[in-house]
Amino acid sequence: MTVAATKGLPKIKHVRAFTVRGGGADYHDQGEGHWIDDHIATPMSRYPEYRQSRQSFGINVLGTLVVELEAEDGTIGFAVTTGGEPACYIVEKHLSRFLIGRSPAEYEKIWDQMYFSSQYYGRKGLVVNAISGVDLAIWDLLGKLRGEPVYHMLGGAVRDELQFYATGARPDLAKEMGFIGGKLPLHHGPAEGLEGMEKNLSLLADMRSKCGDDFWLMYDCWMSLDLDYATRLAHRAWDECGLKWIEEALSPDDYWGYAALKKNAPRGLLVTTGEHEATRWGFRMLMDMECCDIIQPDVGWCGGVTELIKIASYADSRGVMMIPHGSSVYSYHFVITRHNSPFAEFLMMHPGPTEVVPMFAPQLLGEPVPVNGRIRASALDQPGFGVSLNPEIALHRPYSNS
Ligand SMILES: C[C@H](O)[C@H](O)[C@@H](O)[C@@H](O)C(=O)O
Ligand SMILES: [Mg+2]
Repeated sequence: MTVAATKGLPKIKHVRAFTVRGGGADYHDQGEGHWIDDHIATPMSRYPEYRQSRQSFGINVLGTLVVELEAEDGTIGFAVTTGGEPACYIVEKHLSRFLIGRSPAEYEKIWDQMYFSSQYYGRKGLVVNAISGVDLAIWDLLGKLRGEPVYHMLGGAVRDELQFYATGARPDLAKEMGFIGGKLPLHHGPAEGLEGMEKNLSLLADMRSKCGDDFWLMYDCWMSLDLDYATRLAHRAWDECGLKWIEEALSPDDYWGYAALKKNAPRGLLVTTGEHEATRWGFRMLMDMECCDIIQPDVGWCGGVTELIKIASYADSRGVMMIPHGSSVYSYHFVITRHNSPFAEFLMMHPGPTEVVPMFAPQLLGEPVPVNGRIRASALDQPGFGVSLNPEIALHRPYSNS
């Protein structure tokens, strides 16, 4: 085929950014009585008024960002991530100038321009969430224009299926559903003293008795601990309950604390973190400072697919496992192509959680869910990320770039 026959892809003609409430990519935005908002330890737990509910301090204040890119031929690529109205402003008023009139095949140059043009006020958090949402929409559009699933464009599957551990309040049910492990949210932090520590350990012991000795059990500490508490919890949870890993125990900025925790953790217990870290530079810091055994970037928060390729390659070169934070199809298409990503996270979004429901429900139609804790690679064989926006959800477009 001559170059002429493969003339460039249709250019991006329209950029639209919407916000949506109620679950989906901002998966903490749930109704009353959901396990994900039930006295979970956070850095705000030191304030009793913010201890019972993470929504009380605003964990769901942003909502979902939907990025839609329409090409000249009418093809639409889209993606969802956490960002809401402020992220819509960044996409429409700043990032759109690097997209309109450009080919989606230029994702490297577009990413570079989005990141370095916003570096003076971005670098991590909301701005890189917005960049990630745009980047994921570019990859979705590219796949739809080329008629290829994203995982094909990333090098193809290195295994026939994905296997998952489940995050939620019921690892005992997760075991029955075929998951390879269960990650519990930690409920009590340092402010609740030894009484809280004993409650954390008795819950873990109860789950160990229900799940047996071989089922993976993990604790997700959501940045809530100090180094002393994390080290004591790590040793007791390993000695008494065979904890597999302690996740995000400290502030994402405390690289020094993580390095000390990993150094002092019991041999055999894994230290993990990364879901609130961003870019190749942030993850290089985690790995160069020996902060953790597994990095857990969220592809909707760390910079998107284009940046995760760089992060995952650096981790692979150092023999570090890269297990992305739960981000639905956006991580499935990536994980299936990486040797250093042997399993993935499935966030149980049912309120119990007593059943498997799509992670980003109700926003994505066609979102695959694990059956017996697994998803076949063939379930991803649709162009782009293989999902479409649920037409029933109310999209709000607060700004415009035209
Ligand atoms: C369960 C945890 O508290 C968070 O809500 C969760 O989203 C995240 O930390 C995870 O690793 O899934
Ligand atoms: Mg986590």
